[in-house]
Amino acid sequence: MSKQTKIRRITAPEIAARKGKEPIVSLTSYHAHTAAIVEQHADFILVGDSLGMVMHGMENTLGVSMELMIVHGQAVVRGTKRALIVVDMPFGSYEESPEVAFRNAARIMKETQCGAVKLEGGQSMAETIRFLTERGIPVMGHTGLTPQSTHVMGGFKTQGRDEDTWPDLIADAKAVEEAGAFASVLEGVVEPLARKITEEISIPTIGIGASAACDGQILVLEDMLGLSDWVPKFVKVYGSLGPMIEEAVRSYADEVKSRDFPGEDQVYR
Ligand SMILES: Nc1nc(=O)c2c([nH]1)NC[C@@H]1CN(c3ccc(C(=O)N[C@@H](CCC(=O)O)C(=O)O)cc3)CN21
Ligand SMILES: CC(C)C(=O)C(=O)O
Ligand SMILES: [Mg+2]
Repeated sequence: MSKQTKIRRITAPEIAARKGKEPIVSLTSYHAHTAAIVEQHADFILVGDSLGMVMHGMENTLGVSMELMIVHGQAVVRGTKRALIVVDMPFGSYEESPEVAFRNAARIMKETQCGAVKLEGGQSMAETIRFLTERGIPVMGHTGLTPQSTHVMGGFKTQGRDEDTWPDLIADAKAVEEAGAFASVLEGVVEPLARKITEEISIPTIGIGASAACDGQILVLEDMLGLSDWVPKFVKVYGSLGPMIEEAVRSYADEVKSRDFPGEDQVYR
């Protein structure tokens, strides 16, 4: 009888222990097939609420529902074996109280079998982060530019340009750490502030638009693949899937019209 070794997933504490060691590699993914590719090279995969904008054409992330996060979270967990899967808590599912946050985070974990959740906010969410982590839910924080607060911030604005705002942004990151988060996304902050925060907190900072000073990096997969029409300045485009898809679709359309497709190989005789 052959003994099958079960591939074990990377855990939240293993991500936390990477601080000061090799940089943590992460990308978003919303589907089973892309997640399977991404996990070959990434430590964790985020099922981000950016899926509302990237996959569903929304203008911001506020319209994303629990159901949408769960459906995509399930797809990504099914498609992967090794990476830690982190699912974003959508706007409105956690801010009201620690109890509401626990109910929704537990539902996400039960229904998707993901390994952790992520929520936006620093000092204001510290009590909630503690409430969840003390009850068995690993939490990833997210401070700096927090897209769910776009209407309060007045848009997706880089944070920390004015040094007077640093103490509050540093306090946010520290509050997340002290509340028991295992890592924290640091989005859209100027490099010297990202460096300072990374030095001052004991959990890994996962940067997006926050310089190479962070302990790890994350990008939206579609952005780095060249599938997005527009990308923020912090994105490096590593692929050109958009033009590749267009080229393939054009060839197909041409061959349908010329009746070259289906050809001999695609016909049942
Ligand atoms: N496709 C996609 N990629 C992302 O990185 C992303 C999403 N969607 N949705 C959720 C949030 C929103 N994000 C954004 C969106 C826009 C800017 C932006 O317009 N940045 C300006 C800088 C403005 C300033 O400096 O104040 C830029 O020009 O890059 C930044 C982050 C990051 N996240
Ligand atoms: C950009 C990352 C950090 C995110 O929160 C998302 O994809 O929703
Ligand atoms: Mg998000």
